[in-house]
Amino acid sequence: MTEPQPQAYHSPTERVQAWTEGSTLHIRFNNPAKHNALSVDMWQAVPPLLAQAEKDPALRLVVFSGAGEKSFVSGADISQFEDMRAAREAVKHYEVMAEEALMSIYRCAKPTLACIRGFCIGGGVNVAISCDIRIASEDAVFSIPAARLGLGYRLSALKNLVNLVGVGVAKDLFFTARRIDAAEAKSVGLITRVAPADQLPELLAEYTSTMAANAPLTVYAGKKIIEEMLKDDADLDRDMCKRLILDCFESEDYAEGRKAFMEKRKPAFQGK
Ligand SMILES: C/C=C/C(=O)SCCNC(=O)CCNC(=O)[C@H](O)C(C)(C)COP(=O)(O)OP(=O)(O)OC[C@H]1O[C@@H](n2cnc3c(N)ncnc32)[C@H](O)[C@@H]1OP(=O)(O)O
Repeated sequence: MTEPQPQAYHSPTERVQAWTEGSTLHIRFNNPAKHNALSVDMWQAVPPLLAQAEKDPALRLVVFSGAGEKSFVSGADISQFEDMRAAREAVKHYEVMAEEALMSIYRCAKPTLACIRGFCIGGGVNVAISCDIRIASEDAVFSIPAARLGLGYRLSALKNLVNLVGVGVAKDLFFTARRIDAAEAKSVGLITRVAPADQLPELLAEYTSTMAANAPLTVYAGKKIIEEMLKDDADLDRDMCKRLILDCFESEDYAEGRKAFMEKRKPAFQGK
């Protein structure tokens, strides 16, 4: 019997590649010169690709990865944040757009897996923790640098993080912004499997073949029930959370954090 050949999926931008291989859809962030930092067009490409995937009955798994060997995703593209401090509407628009992309992953009717090599930072962690499963190479590095940039981190992302690693570890990682390696990420539950870099494709193949074989309706039901279980408490003040995020975007410290990053120096924060 001949193996099915890879089929291209229509992606609205070259910075996100998409193709099927057997019953797996691969979505690859493709801006290796910037460690696959997510530009606006990349965030926007995700929901339509997943909408296409949901209509494809042959698909059993969606795999997210980063182009090249150095990074999965190094976060949102910081250079595109430049003008946002003055423009509350632009921030809101950006937040809505990124949230749409992340929720389209989290709520995707197909199971999703993040296959991580190298740096997985900030928005890269958001993408990974929106997926159902995370596997990584031994050389993967994880960090949530929001506190070093003066940025807010959205409610849904912190919730996913807490659900995976617990409150104590989430606060440690978030407050310190420290980097952790794949071994520590596995020990705290951020990822589930680790392989030497050259064996990551084999580990991934284990998942693609298992998911191709397992009962899709059972997997789907399990996914949706777990999603229901984790839904928000009705009393949660979402407006306050959104306001706090916007306040961070408008702060002097965020302007300083961003500037310091661009100037490749340490930021001097003042809590304002
Ligand atoms: C809501 C979500 C918010 C966020 O996600 S905020 C962003 C959070 N992410 C970060 O703060 C990570 C930023 N990047 C880094 O810390 C480093 O990069 C790496 C550790 C990933 C890699 O370091 P190294 O190997 O030394 O490479 P390099 O020279 O720093 O990067 C090559 C080029 O890529 C650009 N770049 C990397 N990440 C980003 C990014 N997230 N946004 C914009 N540009 C980025 C750099 O600036 C540089 O560019 P040039 O060659 O012109 O100097």
